[in-house]
Amino acid sequence: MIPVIDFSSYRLSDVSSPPSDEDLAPLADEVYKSFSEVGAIYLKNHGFDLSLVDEYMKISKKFFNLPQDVKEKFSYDKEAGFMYHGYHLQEHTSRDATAADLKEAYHTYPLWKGEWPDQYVPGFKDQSLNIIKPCLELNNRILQTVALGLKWPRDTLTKLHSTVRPSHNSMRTLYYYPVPEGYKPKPGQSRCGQHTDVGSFTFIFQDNVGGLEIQNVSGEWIPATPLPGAILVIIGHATQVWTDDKLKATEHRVGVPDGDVNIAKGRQSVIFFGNPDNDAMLGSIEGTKYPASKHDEFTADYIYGIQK
Ligand SMILES: O=C(O)CCC(=O)C(=O)O
Ligand SMILES: [Fe+2]
Repeated sequence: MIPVIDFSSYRLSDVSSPPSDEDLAPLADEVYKSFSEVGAIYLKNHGFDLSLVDEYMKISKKFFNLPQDVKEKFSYDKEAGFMYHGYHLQEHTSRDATAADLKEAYHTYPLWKGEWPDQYVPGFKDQSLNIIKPCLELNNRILQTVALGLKWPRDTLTKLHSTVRPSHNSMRTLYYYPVPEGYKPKPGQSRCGQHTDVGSFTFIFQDNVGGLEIQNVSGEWIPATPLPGAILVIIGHATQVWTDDKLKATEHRVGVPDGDVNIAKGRQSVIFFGNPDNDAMLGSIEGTKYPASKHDEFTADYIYGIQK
């Protein structure tokens, strides 16, 4: 079971006086314990306006319903300096996959200076930016609670996330198109292959179709069933490195629905990838397991690995 954590003591709101380290200690201990014992958490009472996500899913669907040649006008540009803003089809999210995932996606970077598809889908850019803002703030709060849970100074991780310097802070809207009944997936093919994410924490917002699974700390695959009103938070590679494996990057995947009522249904999800600055130190913070490098060196290699 993925623990459900009541985040009200650090919920998003315009509180004029932020809670002290002591105020946050119970929440910090619970967040850290749940991440270390299970590998993922659901946050409730987070203060995040989820209607923004519903709206973005609607806008995204308009994009995914466009003719293929129009969508491909916005295909991501491999030369764009490691940013992979744009439309993605034919991804191999699992490094070992021999067949492309059954999905399409639009990845967005708030610092992107190029095109957005607003001429076809009005509001796409603003809605994407509207969501990423509170996501960045929520990631900030999670980073603080995790640092406190580790008995580190509260800003240990947030100071690696300026959010204004170049980074892979980004969002992705995904459409898992309906799998035709009777479709025989190619060997190893899925909606989204098994992988871990590269950054600090990932937030997963999903519709009610389901299919996402995470591997818990004991190595069992468990369903990450959509929980209305809650945000699923999983751990990224950078956090694993900083914490010397005390928190492990969460393996996750979305299988092909099989013989299920949802087989003919499309699935939508919106994902926020919280990331440190590209030039932030990626290495053990306390221990010695991971020598210091720069976050972007790892990310660049990883991204090119899955865009075969
Ligand atoms: O669609 C999902 O629920 C997961 C997608 C995912 O893991 C990713 O885009 O990195
Ligand atoms: Fe992922």
